[in-house]
Amino acid sequence: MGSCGSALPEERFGHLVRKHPCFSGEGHFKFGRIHLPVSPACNIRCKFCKRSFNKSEHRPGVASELVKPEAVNALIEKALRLCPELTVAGIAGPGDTLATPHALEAFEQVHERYPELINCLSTNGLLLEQHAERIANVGVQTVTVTVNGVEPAIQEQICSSIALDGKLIMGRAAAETLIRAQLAGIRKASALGITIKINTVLIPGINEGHIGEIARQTRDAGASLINIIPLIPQHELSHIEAPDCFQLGDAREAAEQYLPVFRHCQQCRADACGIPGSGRDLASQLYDKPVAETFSHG
Ligand SMILES: C[S@@+](CC[C@H](N)C(=O)[O-])C[C@H]1O[C@@H](n2cnc3c(N)ncnc32)[C@H](O)[C@@H]1O
Ligand code: SF4
Repeated sequence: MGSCGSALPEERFGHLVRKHPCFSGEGHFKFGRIHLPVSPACNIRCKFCKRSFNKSEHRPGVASELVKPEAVNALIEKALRLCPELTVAGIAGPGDTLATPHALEAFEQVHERYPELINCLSTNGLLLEQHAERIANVGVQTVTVTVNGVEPAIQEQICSSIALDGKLIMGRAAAETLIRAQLAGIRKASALGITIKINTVLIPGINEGHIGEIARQTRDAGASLINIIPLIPQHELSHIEAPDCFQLGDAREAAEQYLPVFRHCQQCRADACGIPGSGRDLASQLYDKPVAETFSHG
């Protein structure tokens, strides 16, 4: 694939992405999504990730409670009453969707009862190749893969270890294995007809000069869209400042040489519900207990 991939995703996958608020700028203000917080654990260790169960923080990796796969359809039924514009049932953690079986079990149930919904999952990609066929079979049409580096020397500064086949792999070897798995997973999932978006966390001083290369290699593997998300400084990377607007603009420009860039991400919680572009979240009405109502990242 040698040409510049900057055609808007709407032009290439219009029927699907136009109705997905996290893949389409147009859809972001019109359609809703529910994030089902069913996946508690993770199989890699990103240095910026701090998962938590609470009602007050507005960021990825946070939910008010863990939901069991058998409870998701009741939640969707309630969500559809609150937000009839709902087109997407997504799973984005709080941990990794493929590290435990819960997400695929949940999608199986959703697909049976609500086949008209777009099932969508977010993953670090370590197990994407292995599970790609089952992912497609349970109605997942869109996958977001977080790729923060395609050079081991950069990736090892972001991810300290991975757990694979019962083994803990550290440092450079972990980075090499993760990058290989992510690109192979993207290739396989896209060959099965799944639309792939890349999430890249922009980390000043670590991957800021590397964003174009991430976009190039993931495009060549089959990705259709990229979303550059600013680091929320926390955990082992709490000493790094969040990128400013100029750094974010430069990174988006570098990525745009190879892939269309999604610019509306609100870095939502793992239990978000509603139309993201409306600025109003419905999760507090969904879970009976109060959950933070507005977004903090615009
Ligand atoms: C919590 S993860 C869950 C899904 C999956 N495990 C993954 O990594 O894609 C959802 C998204 O939040 C992002 N994220 C987590 N912590 C972050 C932080 N401190 N700053 C910016 N993005 C963050 C991840 O990189 C990922 O794109
Ligand atoms: S893969 Fe996702 S859930 Fe796992 S540590 Fe990284 S950001 Fe957190």
